[in-house]
Amino acid sequence: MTKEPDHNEVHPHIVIAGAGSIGCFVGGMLVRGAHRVTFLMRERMVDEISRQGLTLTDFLDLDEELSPDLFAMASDPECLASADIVLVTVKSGATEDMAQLIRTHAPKEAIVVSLQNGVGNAAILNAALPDRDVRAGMVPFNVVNMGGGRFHRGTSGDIVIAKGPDHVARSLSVPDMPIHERSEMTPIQWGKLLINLNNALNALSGLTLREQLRSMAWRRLMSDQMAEAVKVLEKAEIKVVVPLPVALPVRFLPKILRLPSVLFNRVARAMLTIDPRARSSMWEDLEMGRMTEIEELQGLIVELAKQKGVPVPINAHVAALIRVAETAGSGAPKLTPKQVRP
Ligand SMILES: NC(=O)C1=CN([C@@H]2O[C@H](COP(=O)(O)OP(=O)(O)OC[C@H]3O[C@@H](n4cnc5c(N)ncnc54)[C@H](OP(=O)(O)O)[C@@H]3O)[C@@H](O)[C@H]2O)C=CC1
Ligand SMILES: CC(C)(CO)C(=O)C(=O)O
Repeated sequence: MTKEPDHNEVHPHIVIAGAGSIGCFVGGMLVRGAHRVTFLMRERMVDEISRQGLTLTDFLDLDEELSPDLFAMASDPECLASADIVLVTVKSGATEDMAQLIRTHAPKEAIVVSLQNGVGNAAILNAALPDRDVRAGMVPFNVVNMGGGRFHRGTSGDIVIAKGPDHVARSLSVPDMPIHERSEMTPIQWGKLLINLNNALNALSGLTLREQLRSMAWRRLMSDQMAEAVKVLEKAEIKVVVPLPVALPVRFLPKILRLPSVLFNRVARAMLTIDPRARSSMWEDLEMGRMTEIEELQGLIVELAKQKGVPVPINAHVAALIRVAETAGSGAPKLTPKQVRP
């Protein structure tokens, strides 16, 4: 099924390749900024948004309902044929398939930007799309699918994408969603991976991010898990840049998590906003009975740790618990920090 917009635009045609939480929010913000957007999405999403519209809310006062007349939706990848820019927003496990769809349907000149977590997606896209302009990107904020076509951004931060020949970031920047370019994306992606190690803890806890961060016991576990990973990355001589507005050496992150609550709250507030609805994308995966990105996060750290001979018991145990929860298919298991710690 295809739902076409009823207006002509001079803007580049942006296709959101695999619109779920991030794709619907980012694409919706681009529509709000008068961009020409097509959402390549599952039929169920086309139906939901055709009936209920697309509503974007955030931790400030954004509450905007976008009529489906303002954008196009398609479940047929043929919609990629007229793309100028493709924003890839599928989960990591679906990147290879999406790369093949882009290869088959999108023009060779289309710029392809990965807005995914993990450090390997741009490389997967690059391998399938040689000689094309493929760029890594990093979305720092959290988006939760609230149902009924509503997508909520619950944390702050600006998107960053790799620098390239065209001013993609500038042309995609819209009010309330600036996008920046950086020449070195890999260290930023590793920094985001360190932060994303909490996705699994948050999913296992069943708590909101705010509730989880307010608990000293969860923060200690987050800190210990992150410290293991920092050791591995140091041993592997991998450069890491912490994707926060304050320039912070990576070793400080586990220390900050261990601060007493009053101090931690003060430091955290200076770095980012987290509202009461924010939860990790891995929590959403467990709740919806989907496969998670655990192999691209803790799984990768455990692999690297094996190669470097660094023990990472917490990362390994957390990965195992997520695999159990995936197989059980009954949502977030709501474990305590004591139950998660090996
Ligand atoms: N959610 C968040 O807060 C954040 C997420 N990220 C990252 O962004 C990426 C996307 O995450 P998120 O938006 O949460 O994921 P979602 O699962 O919500 O969205 C991806 C969507 O793409 C759909 N899809 C997959 N393959 C196709 C296809 N061939 N054609 C059409 N639709 C397809 C999926 O459907 P189906 O499930 O049926 O396969 C799903 O609806 C991940 O790498 C994540 O880690 C980064 C920052 C924050
Ligand atoms: C923004 C953040 C870190 C929220 O946990 C995320 O990347 C995710 O949910 O995947």
